[in-house]
Amino acid sequence: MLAIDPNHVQAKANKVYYASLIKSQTLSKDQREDYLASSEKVGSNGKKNFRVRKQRQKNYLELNEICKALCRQNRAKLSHKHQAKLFCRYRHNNHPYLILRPVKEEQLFDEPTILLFHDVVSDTDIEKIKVLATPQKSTIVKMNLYVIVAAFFDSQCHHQYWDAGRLQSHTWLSDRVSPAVARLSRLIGAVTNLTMETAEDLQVLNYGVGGYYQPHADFFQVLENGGFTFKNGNRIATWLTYMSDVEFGGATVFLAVDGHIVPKKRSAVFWYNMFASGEVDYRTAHAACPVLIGNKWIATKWIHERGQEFRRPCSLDSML
Ligand SMILES: O=C(O)CCC(=O)C(=O)O
Ligand SMILES: [Fe+2]
Repeated sequence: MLAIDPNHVQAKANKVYYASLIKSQTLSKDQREDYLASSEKVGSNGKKNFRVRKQRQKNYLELNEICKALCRQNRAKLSHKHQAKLFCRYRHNNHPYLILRPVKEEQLFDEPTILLFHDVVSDTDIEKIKVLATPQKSTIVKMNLYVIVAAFFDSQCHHQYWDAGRLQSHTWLSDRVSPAVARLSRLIGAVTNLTMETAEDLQVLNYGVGGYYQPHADFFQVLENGGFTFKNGNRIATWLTYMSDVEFGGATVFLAVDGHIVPKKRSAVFWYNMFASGEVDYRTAHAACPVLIGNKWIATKWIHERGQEFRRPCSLDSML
């Protein structure tokens, strides 16, 4: 790409990233530890005093190994002691939309908190959303993802994927296309207490047999020397709705917490990608395991920072 367009912002960022990957892979084990420690990322606001403790970005080979092992197991491994700290509850947030029909919330993990909400969307709406997503020209992707992501968004920002591969088809749906899509957005707003005004359109993904999504984090990273100009700030949180069960395979795995979430139709996973300090949270690294039998449908809403100032106040505690 740089040969064609030497000033391409995304391609320049990719080059820096790949050079660092190559460098870290040609070092001896000790050298690599030192190198990775010294290249620890600065906070998303670019200030060194926001450096987060103990956040070492694992390299792509390490992540891939963890991912494969997690995909082979069929459930999350949590000690009884750890499990005892996690609770289920009904959530209504005193929101008129939820008071008469609170949502069932199950805490799957802490540090980072990952929540599973049950029965958040009706079968009728799921079918409507699938129909809307099907006839559109969808893209089958198995290539450098951030080039594609950059085309969708703002090419100034650096969406750093540790490995940039995925295989599925996807479509974007705005609230205006159907009440079913708008209903889901409204529910997400009510349950998370976050504004949907600055969120992205709903992304509908369909994985066939063999469809997967390699380890990545959903947030965008700041270019060391470039501006971060994503209009509505970074992806503060992710809401992932399962629109199908999967006969075998297709789990969502969280690499830092040994998380293995089996897709369950009508339920949704939610987590924050960023700390309240504005620092990105590498512990949210996740992947979609290959679908082995069946078909997997998800609908994702990426929620952005702008507009959340009074809903999720920021904090100087970098780990909050
Ligand atoms: O399909 C999944 O379980 C995960 C999808 C995902 O990580 C994404 O769309 O960013
Ligand atoms: Fe993701």
